[in-house]
Amino acid sequence: MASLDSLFQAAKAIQAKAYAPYSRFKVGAAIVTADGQVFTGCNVENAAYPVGSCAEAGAISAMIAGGGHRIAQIVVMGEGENLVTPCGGCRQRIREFAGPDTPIHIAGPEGIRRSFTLDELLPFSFGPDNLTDR
Ligand SMILES: O=c1ccn([C@H]2C[C@H](O)[C@@H](CO)O2)c(=O)[nH]1
Ligand SMILES: [Zn+2]
Repeated sequence: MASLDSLFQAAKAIQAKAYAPYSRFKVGAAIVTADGQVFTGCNVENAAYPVGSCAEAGAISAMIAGGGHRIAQIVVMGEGENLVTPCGGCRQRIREFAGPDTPIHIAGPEGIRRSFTLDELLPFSFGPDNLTDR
């Protein structure tokens, strides 16, 4: 199983590859699945601003393309002194593949700054169960 430090290092490495010429705000995300596979993503901006995508979305795409289904833990690394927590859309994207207790670690270049559960960041959430429990 990948250690939290190796997941942090993976997030840091992918953050450096972000394509963020407009915001100049690079973000990296690294997911480890229950079976220990690591998938990463970075934000990819676009001259048509709304078309840009978040780091978390990239990491989730990589996970699905790589055969992963379940997020065990995720590290998100942004820039600056503030906590860079996933945007609302990405909280919902994570929700699809994680449980309420899944850790979401928010990092800066020096290390993990704070860890949340998904339920803390997205309480009373809507998910796949809402569509199946009918
Ligand atoms: O959790 C976050 C927050 C922001 N961004 C990206 C989107 C945009 O490219 C830039 C500035 O918002 O950072 C992410 O990738 N993930
Ligand atoms: Zn987002």
